[in-house]
Amino acid sequence: MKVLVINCGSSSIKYELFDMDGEQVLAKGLVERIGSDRSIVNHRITGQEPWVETAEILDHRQGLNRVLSLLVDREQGVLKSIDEVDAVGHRVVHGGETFAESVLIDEKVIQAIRENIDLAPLHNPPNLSGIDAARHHLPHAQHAAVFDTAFHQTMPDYAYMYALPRVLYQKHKVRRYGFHGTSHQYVTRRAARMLNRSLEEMNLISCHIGNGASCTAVQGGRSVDTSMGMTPLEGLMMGTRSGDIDPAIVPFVMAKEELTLAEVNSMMNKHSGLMGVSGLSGDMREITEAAFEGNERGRLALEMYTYRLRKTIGAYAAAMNGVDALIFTAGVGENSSLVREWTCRDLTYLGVELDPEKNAELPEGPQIISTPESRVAVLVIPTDEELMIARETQRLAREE
Ligand SMILES: Nc1ncnc2c1ncn2[C@@H]1O[C@H](COP(=O)(O)OP(=O)(O)O)[C@@H](O)[C@H]1O
Ligand SMILES: CC(=O)OP(=O)(O)O
Ligand SMILES: [Mg+2]
Repeated sequence: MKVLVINCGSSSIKYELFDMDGEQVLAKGLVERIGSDRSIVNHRITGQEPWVETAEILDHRQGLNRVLSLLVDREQGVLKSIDEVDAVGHRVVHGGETFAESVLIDEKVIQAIRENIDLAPLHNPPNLSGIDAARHHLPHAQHAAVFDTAFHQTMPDYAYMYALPRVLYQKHKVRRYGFHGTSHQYVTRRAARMLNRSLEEMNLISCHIGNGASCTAVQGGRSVDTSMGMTPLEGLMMGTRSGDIDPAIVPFVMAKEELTLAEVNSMMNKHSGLMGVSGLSGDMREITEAAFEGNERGRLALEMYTYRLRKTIGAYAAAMNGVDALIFTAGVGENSSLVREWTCRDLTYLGVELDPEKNAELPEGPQIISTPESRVAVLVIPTDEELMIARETQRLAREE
């Protein structure tokens, strides 16, 4: 079975084509700056050099059209006909309370995703455009939606409710949902296999730290708490997002700086986090470099980032009455030995003991970076949200 995975962001499309016999990636790529006359298409057939073009791509439908024509291109393609794609898996960020699992897409599902737009105004509309375009171009294929929020639907009410008037939950579904669920589920399953233990008997803490960052407590294979909330703004400090702040700051700053709602939202989502504190960049590589060159604000950003992550890990160890393993994943988690080291620095009370050499010299693929004596295993596991989406899509398509 051939499965195409599509992740439509506000101005981008990420895609990956799998042959599920052997779970091989045939090709993958990224279309960036959709909506401009200088969109960039970066396409790569497995085992070959990437192929890049600049083109005018005005919307997701046009972008997907380009992707599909590349997949069947005589030189850049890997398929003879687009009809070889049996199923398409779509990443959908917000499934609200409607979806605790992935589903095959029909009109009702589309309507439900639309109803959740209010909860994720930045994410769900591009996701819907992607679904619409893909169904138009691939009418014969089955389409599945895989939700970032689904894995967290197992959280108990005392973890997902806010201490706000209950009417806000009843009327507007104001509650915590959590995100990156596909990734947290993937790495925690993988961790259990690496440690040769059953998920059922383990308390795991998974740190997905990339551009967006979230930490999840997974007990017996189920998400019991997670740091993102109603939107992906809550919780940890991120590349450009503030994470937790005193909510009273919002009206205060709006009044003092005469900001509109849109402006204060943009401030917290796009100009805060590493970017806001350092004034330099939202990219951890640049922050680390600056900190090492003696830049004080770079050091502060790094110190805050790891301190807040460490506090969240402590909170989740408390929530589960202990932790067996700690997992680092996503762009920062997989690549920054410094962030892992600083985060684990004062977790010795929990029994975390990092092996400095293993942490620093990481070979490819999943690794254990704690010492054999460490009471808590520490793992680095490259996440693979696309593979998870492809597996879910295959499972649903087969059941049909
Ligand atoms: N070698 C590295 N060292 C430190 N941070 C890195 C490194 N490589 C990537 N990153 C960080 O990973 C981030 C991207 O993470 P990723 O999980 O790919 O994000 P997303 O999927 O949300 O776009 C970058 O912003 C950068 O900060
Ligand atoms: C939900 C979310 O924050 O996603 P990302 O990390 O891809 O921005
Ligand atoms: Mg990501």
